[in-house]
Amino acid sequence: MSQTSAIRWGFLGAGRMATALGRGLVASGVASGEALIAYDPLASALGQWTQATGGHSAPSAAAVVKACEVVIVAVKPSVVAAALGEAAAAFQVERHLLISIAAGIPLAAIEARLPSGAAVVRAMPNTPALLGVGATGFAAGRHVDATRLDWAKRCFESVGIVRVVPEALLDAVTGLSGSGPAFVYLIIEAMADGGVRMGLPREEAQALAAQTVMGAARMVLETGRHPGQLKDEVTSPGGTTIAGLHLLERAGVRGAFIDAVEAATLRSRQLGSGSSG
Ligand SMILES: NC(=O)C1=CN([C@@H]2O[C@H](COP(=O)(O)OP(=O)(O)OC[C@H]3O[C@@H](n4cnc5c(N)ncnc54)[C@H](O)[C@@H]3O)[C@@H](O)[C@H]2O)C=CC1
Ligand SMILES: O=C(O)[C@@H]1CCC=N1
Repeated sequence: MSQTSAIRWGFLGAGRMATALGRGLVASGVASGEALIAYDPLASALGQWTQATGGHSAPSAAAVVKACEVVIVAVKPSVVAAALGEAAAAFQVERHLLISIAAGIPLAAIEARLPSGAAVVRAMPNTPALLGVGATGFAAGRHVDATRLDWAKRCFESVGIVRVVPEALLDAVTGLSGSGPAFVYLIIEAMADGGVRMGLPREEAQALAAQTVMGAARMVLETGRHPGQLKDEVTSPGGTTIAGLHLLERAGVRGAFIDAVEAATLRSRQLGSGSSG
């Protein structure tokens, strides 16, 4: 029996990310549906979550905290303070680990709303976690011991790859892999549009575009070779690829992606400083 098999996992908020993580925990065998519990004031969200994960629903945030060891805060950043306010009184420093996945909210701000000495992890997963191919960066607070660090690792390893980073880099993780799926969907949609423009049926164009992005990503991950080297191997002298690359470089696409990750990172920092504007 693994060390985490007796752990119960609670969710404050039962939306998209709570569903992705709950399903990952069950699919990977880290937890059974029996060991999951969630609270969400939106009955429809809670109903969908229990159906997707096999977990239980709770009548309040405090009931979730009382029923589990790991409390995952999966509400929008603007709701974190309220959710913690409802949960804090039931939180026991010796027993619990709290994991927040809210974009931008610093460890110190979460710790300040819990009893002194609370073990807190701040994490940034992404939506491909729903398929077990997520990418998560997380930072551990001052009071996280080795056992609870292991709980956090197992949670996110159940839905993809994990990197432990200093908290100062979590906004950059948010800008890159947290928001990144949306950037890549835009590429897939645009490449498919290009195929349609050149006469391919929409369905074929989208399938070819999406498989191309997945294949290229796997080439980077599985060969360990530099993307520039892999790019060069596609690019014949005087051929088709260099004609397209030339246009992309002239359009500033490389700079646009750097700017996009920077803008998303800065927005994450802004969320953490309490500014919504
Ligand atoms: N969607 C994404 O790609 C990612 C989102 N995140 C973070 O995850 C968090 C959740 O995002 P999503 O799952 O996309 O949002 P969502 O909107 O799908 O789910 C949030 C849920 O919280 C519920 N809620 C509102 N007030 C509550 C309260 N007081 N107590 C308990 N539940 C409450 C809502 O009814 C809703 O069902 C956000 O903080 C976001 O920054 C992190 C990584 C990726
Ligand atoms: O757009 C957002 O704020 C959230 C955080 C990372 C992905 N989605």
